[in-house]
Amino acid sequence: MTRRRLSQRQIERIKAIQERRRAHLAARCEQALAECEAETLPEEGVVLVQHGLNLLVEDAQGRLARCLARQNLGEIVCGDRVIWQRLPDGQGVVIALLPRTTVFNRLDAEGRERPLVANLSRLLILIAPEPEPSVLLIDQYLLAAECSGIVPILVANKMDLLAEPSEHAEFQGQFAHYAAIGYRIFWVSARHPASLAPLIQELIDQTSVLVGQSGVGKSSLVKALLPDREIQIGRLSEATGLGRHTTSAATCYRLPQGGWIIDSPGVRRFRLGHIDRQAVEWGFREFRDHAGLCRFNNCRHLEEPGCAIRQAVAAGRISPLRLASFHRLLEDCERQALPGGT
Ligand SMILES: Nc1nc2c(ncn2[C@@H]2O[C@H](COP(=O)(O)OP(=O)(O)OP(=O)(O)O)[C@@H](O)[C@H]2O)c(=O)[nH]1
Ligand SMILES: [Zn+2]
Repeated sequence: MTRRRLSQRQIERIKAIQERRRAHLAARCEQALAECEAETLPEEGVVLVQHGLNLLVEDAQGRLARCLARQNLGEIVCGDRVIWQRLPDGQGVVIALLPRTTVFNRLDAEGRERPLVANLSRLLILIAPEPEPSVLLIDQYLLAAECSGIVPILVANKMDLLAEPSEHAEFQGQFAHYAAIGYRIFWVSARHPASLAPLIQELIDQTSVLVGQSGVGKSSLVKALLPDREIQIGRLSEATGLGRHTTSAATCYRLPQGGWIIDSPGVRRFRLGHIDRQAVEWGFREFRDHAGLCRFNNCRHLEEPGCAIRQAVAAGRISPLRLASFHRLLEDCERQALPGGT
């Protein structure tokens, strides 16, 4: 994705406008709270939609309320658990942000990390026989999940395209090294709902997002997993007053079997942000047992003598494809760390 870079002056101007708007809304929140404090009790809720400073919060009974957030709570995003207080007009004010179990960040126009979605527990990495899977992209998503404490799951969609058992076996064989290091893989077809049953079981009570290359079937799978998505969108758009804009913001949808799917174009385009070298090494889970055994403690696992990772590759315990991805991702992260890197 190419990102249009804003000039420093444009960024300053946008920030000043945002700051004025935030201060104005915060003042309104405080005034509204002062007027209602005695009448309502604070309650817990989940942020289903975040659109700028407007939040749509669902309470424990499934009722929706448009909320603004008190100042100094930091950025509140889709998936956040919050404490909020209902105002007499039915709208609400978020007064506290509950601790996040996980957070996915995005890079803003200035290259700084900002939260994108919170409290995810599953990252569904979609692949398909078509378009041809990118092992590097899969490894990048796995790394992002490992570094964020989110359980990654590979979902191979469009399996109906492989008519012959031999084609199935060949395709599945390409991903055997992921299963060997403990990653779960589901073989599904968004066109055949019965094939989704084991995946649906896995998603119960979890908060999941779907990511993957263009054309792997993310939209199709979201629709198949959420048969009432249109109804949910209608309900949320009505509550936010934002019409269909709701779907461009990160949105939390309820799975019929329990649990949530968070989806939006921004979430689907999610890519790994800034991470350091140690995180890259730690994020390749099968390297963990070996990396400390290299002769040099700053070993890059390239040409160095006494490299335990390369020995493990030679012995068939680590996939050479994974080592190749490791080197590419390490290069990327070192380039980002340079002044002027993006
Ligand atoms: N045969 C088959 N085709 C599928 C399946 N799932 C999706 N497709 C088709 O694959 C194409 C891409 O599907 P989308 O759901 O739009 O894929 P996407 O990942 O959302 O694509 P982007 O919006 O570009 O990111 C469409 O023509 C779908 O009909 C499947 O399980 N089997
Ligand atoms: Zn080494």
